[in-house]
Amino acid sequence: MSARAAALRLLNAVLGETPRLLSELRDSTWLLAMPAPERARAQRLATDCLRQIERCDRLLAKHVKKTPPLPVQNVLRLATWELAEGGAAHGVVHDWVTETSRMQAHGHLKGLVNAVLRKIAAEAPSEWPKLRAPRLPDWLREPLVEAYGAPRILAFETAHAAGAPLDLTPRNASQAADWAEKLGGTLLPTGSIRLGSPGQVSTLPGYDDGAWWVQDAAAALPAKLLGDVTGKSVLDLCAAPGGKTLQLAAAGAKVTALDISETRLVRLKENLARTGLKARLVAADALSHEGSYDAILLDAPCSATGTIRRHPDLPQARDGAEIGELIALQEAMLEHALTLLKPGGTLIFCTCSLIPDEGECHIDEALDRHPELQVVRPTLEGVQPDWITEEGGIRTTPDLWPDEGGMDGFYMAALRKPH
Ligand SMILES: C[S@@+](CC[C@H](N)C(=O)[O-])C[C@H]1O[C@@H](n2cnc3c(N)ncnc32)[C@H](O)[C@@H]1O
Repeated sequence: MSARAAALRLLNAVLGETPRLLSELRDSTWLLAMPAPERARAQRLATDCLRQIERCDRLLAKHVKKTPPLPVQNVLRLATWELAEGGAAHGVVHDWVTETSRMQAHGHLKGLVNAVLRKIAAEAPSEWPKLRAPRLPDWLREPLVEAYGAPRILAFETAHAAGAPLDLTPRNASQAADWAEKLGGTLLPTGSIRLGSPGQVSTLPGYDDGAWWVQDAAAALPAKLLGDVTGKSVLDLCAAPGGKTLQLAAAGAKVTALDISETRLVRLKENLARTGLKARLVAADALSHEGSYDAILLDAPCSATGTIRRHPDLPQARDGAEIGELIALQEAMLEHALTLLKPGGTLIFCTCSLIPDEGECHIDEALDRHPELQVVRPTLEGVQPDWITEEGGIRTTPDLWPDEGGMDGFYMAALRKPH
């Protein structure tokens, strides 16, 4: 299968009647059967097109009177993105017309595809830059506007449209500057390394030895909130694929890494093997785990709306229907985690969500239920005072560090149990 045909299949699945996330499709047999570079090209093409889908549709709207069947509509979107990105018009149009002609049910629409794409090829260079950054769908835009105000949401949308650079967490913080130089990256104020155009990650120096791992700069903060964990028993309660487990193990903690998903734990195991770090792995439901720990990191399952820069399929494939259940699960997990924490211990609660109900509100409510708990106000290097929230957590959003390339949306707070 060609990269374009595979990108089309991915887009059809994300935008189909039963929408799928690209991450759910990653291990599809048909995709894994492709040579790695072609597979990567297909995934990049589908991801980039989804990131710009509203711009593609706006450009196409002038030339398509009646919406064609979804697979043909997606051909037009993918080709429009390629043309907007500067793809050679003749090749792009030819290949997508050929792709259309192969469709059993829609091959007869190849003439339409040809005619529309010729017009798009002519106008994309001048019209594309005038199009606004794609808007979030209403199910997400409305609660975010309420929480942050409309101007900030425009800034979030601009950041989403720009995509994300690749951030690495160095295994040894004292070698961060050396690795940044070796990899041609930038050392960020919080200690992560940022790469502009990394190419294939697994071929970079230091990958095989586990000198660093891929982790967004914002996602690297929650584990650091625990401070010195040397020799402490730390429970990483929703651990897979393990970015935070690696940080805690590298910092000298005795880590128990628990996750409900056996498949995702396999990835955690591979990450531990690559880095030579150690953790006790437990496949279980966090809500039924028993034990007593010096510190706990709860990176609860959430809407993942803080990661849209890297996962632009999410607002398309989801409609927010599951958020209520997630909020209830997060609260139950937080309550149970507190029972596993030793007196004097610290619990980090975090989610990669932009929605305050999945972040700040949980801490406010936990403090109401347990007035004896204390929020430990963060003093992390590189964390700006205006990221610190009223109740003493950290709120990051995609529009922060606009000149450096943004960061994921995250919420985190440290709760201390009294002795
Ligand atoms: C946000 S991800 C964790 C990311 C991870 N902490 C990291 O840094 O790589 C949330 C995880 O929660 C796990 N999960 C969901 N429900 C769970 C449950 N009831 N018990 C334990 N783990 C659960 C999911 O399998 C998923 O791996």
